Amino acid sequence: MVAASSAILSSPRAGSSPAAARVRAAPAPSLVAPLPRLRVRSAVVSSSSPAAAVAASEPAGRILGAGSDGVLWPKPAVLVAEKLSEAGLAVLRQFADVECAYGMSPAELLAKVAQFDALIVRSGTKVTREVLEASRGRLRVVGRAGVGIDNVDLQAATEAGCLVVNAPTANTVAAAEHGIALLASMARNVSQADAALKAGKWQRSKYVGVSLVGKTLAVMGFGKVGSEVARRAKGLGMLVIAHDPYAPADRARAIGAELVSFDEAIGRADFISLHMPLTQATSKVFNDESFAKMKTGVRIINVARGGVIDEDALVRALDSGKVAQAALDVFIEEPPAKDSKLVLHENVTVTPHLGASTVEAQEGVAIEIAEAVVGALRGELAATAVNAPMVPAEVMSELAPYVSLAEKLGRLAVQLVAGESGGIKGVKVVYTSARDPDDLDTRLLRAMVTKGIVEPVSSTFVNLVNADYTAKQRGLRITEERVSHESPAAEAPLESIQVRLSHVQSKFAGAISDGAGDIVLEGRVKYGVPHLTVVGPYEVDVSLEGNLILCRQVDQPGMIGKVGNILGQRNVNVSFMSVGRTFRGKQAIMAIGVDEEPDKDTLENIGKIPAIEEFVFLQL
Ligand SMILES: NC(=O)c1ccc[n+]([C@@H]2O[C@H](COP(=O)([O-])OP(=O)(O)OC[C@H]3O[C@@H](n4cnc5c(N)ncnc54)[C@H](O)[C@@H]3O)[C@@H](O)[C@H]2O)c1
Ligand SMILES: O=C(O)[C@H](O)COP(=O)(O)O
Repeated sequence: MVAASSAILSSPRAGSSPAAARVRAAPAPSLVAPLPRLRVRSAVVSSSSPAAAVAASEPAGRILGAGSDGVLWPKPAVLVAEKLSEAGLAVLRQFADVECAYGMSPAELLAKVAQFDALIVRSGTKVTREVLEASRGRLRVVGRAGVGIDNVDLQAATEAGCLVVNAPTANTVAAAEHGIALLASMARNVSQADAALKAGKWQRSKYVGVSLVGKTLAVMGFGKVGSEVARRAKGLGMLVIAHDPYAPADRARAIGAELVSFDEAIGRADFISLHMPLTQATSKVFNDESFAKMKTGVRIINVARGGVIDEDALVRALDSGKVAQAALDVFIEEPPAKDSKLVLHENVTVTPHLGASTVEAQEGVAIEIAEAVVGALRGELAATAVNAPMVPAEVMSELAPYVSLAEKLGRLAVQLVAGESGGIKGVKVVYTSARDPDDLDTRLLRAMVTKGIVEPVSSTFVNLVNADYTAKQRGLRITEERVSHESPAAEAPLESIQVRLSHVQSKFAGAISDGAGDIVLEGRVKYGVPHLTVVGPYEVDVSLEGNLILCRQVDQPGMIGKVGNILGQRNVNVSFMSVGRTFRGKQAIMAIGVDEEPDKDTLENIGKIPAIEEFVFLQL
């Protein structure tokens, strides 16, 4: 890096002092695409506000909301496709236009979805790739009011940049209680005896049950529901063993359950209760082979997902007596066929996917999902994001100005590439920081560099959800490097961010670093505002707001005045100007921040100044 004189010729303007700049710090980064600012007539802002004045000039349309800054945004539209409790709907209605369309057919959903920013479902609606494609990019959040997301095509959502959030905790106890209810009623033939008595049959000897106390229960999947089932089963005097390849042993120990292998669990158990998610690995994991390894007369409870059992194999095992009884809340196909052998089997107790269906759980789930969806639509961090890395809220707010810097550096860098941006293959992002490497999560920054590089040259919108996927799709290899900064006391998470596009031709030769032939831009955050501080081998200092003109010239007196004059004559306001040079009298570059976009003539006139060797206009 060449030391450079860096004169900041900033006319003092409102908000450009350090203190004011702090106040204007970059807004919190959006996890999903920001709501487009819209100008419409009906506005929920004071009629004397500038926003209302703007709104009044537009045709009647969608009701707007207003942020605390008075800026208008279109009120988002949320489609609720399955029954959601009133408490959750009330949370949604405070922020969005809400349409409840329960019981839609797949075709009706396809026809409707493009009118909505968010879709809320339970387990009964399949959010397929087709649904995401039919939304034509408008759907930014899918909220699953419950735990299981096997009815949402996560890959398709990720590719579409659509965030998927769920409500993973509010129905845990309800599901566990339902598991225990099924366990007890199956063991004592409650539903069969009930049906018989209602049919006028008093059959006391036929419905002799089995006791639970002292029996071994295998809990398959020791997560939230599984561990609550284990806790309750211990209270019933059962011996609890569990299988879960990912569960921490201390959690099992604390509850008094022994973690064992799959084969040991199913081989030792008198009762087997299923609590794992439906994944490729768990699909039909209970099949002829695994039933064969179980004790004869074993009893099975499933409140997880129907697909973890091969249902035909279960019917065979029930018919042979290998499995004495099964109690099922979930099925491969829901609702199951009316003539399903499994459902009609006399040793099977069934409920129609009622695990989460208590008043309390449904209220909790509705509020949990409504808050997650509203937060995501606001661009806030979704703690229950399923297809995006979770960045804690405090990290998010600390990184906010660096996120903006990362995006702007990417945006500037891609505009410096000559010809097609398709030529960009390698992008290196170098973070200089005094922080411990474990203390700096750069996924968000990397995502925003990708956004900056991809969005100006494509119609793809990029966010934290789809950034890595988009980069991969475009053959963009993004590598990251951490450089330690010797200032352990520094409070800022980062000293600087450098974006380096390797081996590309630039339309502005001054942006090419000396050695490797890379376009190099570097920036830092000053008083909460992103600044460009390095262009190729030159040090500059220009606040990244508005637009930017870069000029390379022979270092000589009067250049700033000449360019400033041309811009001033055309009413283009210069916000910042900074000069960096290699050696006195040799080459220098001017980085000029401008509020307006200069017209073609103005730019041509700058180019005609004899000492100017090249210039480029860049939009931020
Ligand atoms: N019937 C209902 O209404 C109802 C209600 C709530 C939850 N559920 C279902 O119950 C299941 C569990 O929910 P949860 O909230 O406890 O989820 P969870 O993520 O807290 O727990 C799932 C556990 O399964 C484990 N697991 C993953 N793969 C496994 C494998 N191959 N073998 C054994 N264990 C494995 C995980 O490590 C995890 O600990 C989910 O399928 C959920 O959809 C159903
Ligand atoms: O995964 C879940 O949360 C349960 O299966 C509940 O599903 P539901 O919301 O359709 O009742």
